[in-house]
Amino acid sequence: MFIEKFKVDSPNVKYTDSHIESLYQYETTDLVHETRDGASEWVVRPKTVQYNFKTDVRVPKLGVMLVGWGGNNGSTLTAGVIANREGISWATKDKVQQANYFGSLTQASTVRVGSYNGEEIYAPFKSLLPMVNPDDIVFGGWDISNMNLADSMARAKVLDIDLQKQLRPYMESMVPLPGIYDQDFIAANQSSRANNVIKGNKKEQVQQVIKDIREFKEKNKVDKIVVLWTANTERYSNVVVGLNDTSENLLSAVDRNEAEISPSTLFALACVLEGVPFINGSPQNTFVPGLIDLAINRNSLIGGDDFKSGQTKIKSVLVDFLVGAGIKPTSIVSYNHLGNNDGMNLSAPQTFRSKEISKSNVVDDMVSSNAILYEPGEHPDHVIVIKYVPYVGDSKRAMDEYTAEIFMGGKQTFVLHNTCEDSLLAAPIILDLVLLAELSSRIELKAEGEDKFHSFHPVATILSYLTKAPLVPPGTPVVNALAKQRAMLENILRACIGLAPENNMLMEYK
Ligand SMILES: NC(=O)c1ccc[n+]([C@@H]2O[C@H](COP(=O)([O-])OP(=O)(O)OC[C@H]3O[C@@H](n4cnc5c(N)ncnc54)[C@H](O)[C@@H]3O)[C@@H](O)[C@H]2O)c1
Ligand SMILES: O=P([O-])([O-])O[C@@H]1[C@@H](O)[C@H](O)[C@@H](O)[C@H](O)[C@@H]1O
Repeated sequence: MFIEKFKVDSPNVKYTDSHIESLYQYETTDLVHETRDGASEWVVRPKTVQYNFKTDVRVPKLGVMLVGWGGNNGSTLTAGVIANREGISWATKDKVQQANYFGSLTQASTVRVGSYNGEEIYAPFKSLLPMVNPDDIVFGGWDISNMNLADSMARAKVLDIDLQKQLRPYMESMVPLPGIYDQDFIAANQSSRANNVIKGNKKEQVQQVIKDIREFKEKNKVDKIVVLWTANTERYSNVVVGLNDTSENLLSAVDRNEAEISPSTLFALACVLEGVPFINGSPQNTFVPGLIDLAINRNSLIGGDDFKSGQTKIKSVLVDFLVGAGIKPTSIVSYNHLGNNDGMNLSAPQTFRSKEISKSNVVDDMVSSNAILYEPGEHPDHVIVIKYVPYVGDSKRAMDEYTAEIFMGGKQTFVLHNTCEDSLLAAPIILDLVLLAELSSRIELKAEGEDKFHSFHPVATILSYLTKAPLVPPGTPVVNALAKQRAMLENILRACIGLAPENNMLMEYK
């Protein structure tokens, strides 16, 4: 059964006009290694830590500024939100299609809230806490191409033509602001697009981005802005002592106009200096140590890296299932055929290398969780191949072969072939990233022993479910397994309204 919304009735939860406050018992463990009677053993001690959560329920008017607004993802997302907001439907060869938010965790998934007369009761994920309605987002952003969003949508060839015709009047007047172009960081094949660029040295470019953010906020009368990079994948930046290893060094390297500071790092820097959340949807190391340092010092939210949209998402389910079932994946070979501009940019070795890194590390946590299957240091062969095939356009092909060892030396091989528009997978993920980043900035918490409420750590691990290579604060475990990432997110939101984590025990029926 489905319920649209609900309220929690508990002595540990208080609803006021401005906040939801909850008192929450976090059940965890302490591990110690002890020696008893000459023998050493691990001892696990359950412990409970009390937390207070305080969520501001006043939902702001949100502005979202996309870097790479005119790209396939940017134009598809903008078009999709307008189509939802305007209630647009269009004719396809199969049926009359209504706009929807399928593929968005916040908008199209549900959470279990309990049982009623023996039936499981589900509510929308978005009903856990007040969130921005995506229909109300004001979009804007930058692109190194000056094409308006209606033409960008046509160039992307993602949406049905009848829908494009209806959307065109809404999108023709949307023109991206000039972007920061540095041909050294993306493929040379992108140069013909770059007709809309911010001039000046790096310091001036950062200042221009800050000015753009302020003007957008003022002009559109939005309360808050989130900036998200959905521009081309860049090559990795070299991390060099004295250049970008600390916040001071990064800032003075920008002052000196040092070449090795990438456009994405400059955008992120502008956002951190302005206290605006910045999310990186591409795989490169935008968040060099100096930038992370600055974001932590200024408590400004950063999150990333690289949208977890298709092949990698399935991998983070399948390998988790196999290793969790006691089956040993030994070889994973993943191919992509891409015909969009992303694919063309990734045909250069340096940009491909960034993607290869983010796609390769995704099984590490699952492999290292099972020393029955894997010796220390042992790892499955994991090969990533991406080929540019113009004919397939945005309709990417993802082909995977998984080989695993099963009982008594047997082998099991799975082969997957997935055909799907890349941008229709990415657009709802972008939406979730900005909605959850905004929501998390309204949550404060305090553990027992702390006297003041504070925000979550500025490196937003709460967004991990949506990214291939989750950015985590130094010294924090990286979790890639999709079910764990979803549970983390859902359970933290449940904690904010005083609900226990979903444990699936169903003791009522045992
Ligand atoms: N679609 C997916 O499923 C998916 C998944 C994970 C990551 N990504 C990443 O998302 C990014 C965007 O994908 P896409 O398909 O929209 O690509 P795209 O090439 O269609 O769009 C990128 C846009 O960024 C613009 N651009 C490039 N450099 C810029 C800069 N410095 N400043 C401003 N604009 C700039 C380009 O002109 C282009 O319009 C890529 O890096 C891709 O790897 C996509
Ligand atoms: O999420 P996922 O399907 O593994 O990853 C995708 C890759 O397969 C594809 O090569 C790339 O162009 C997309 O931008 C995205 O990164």
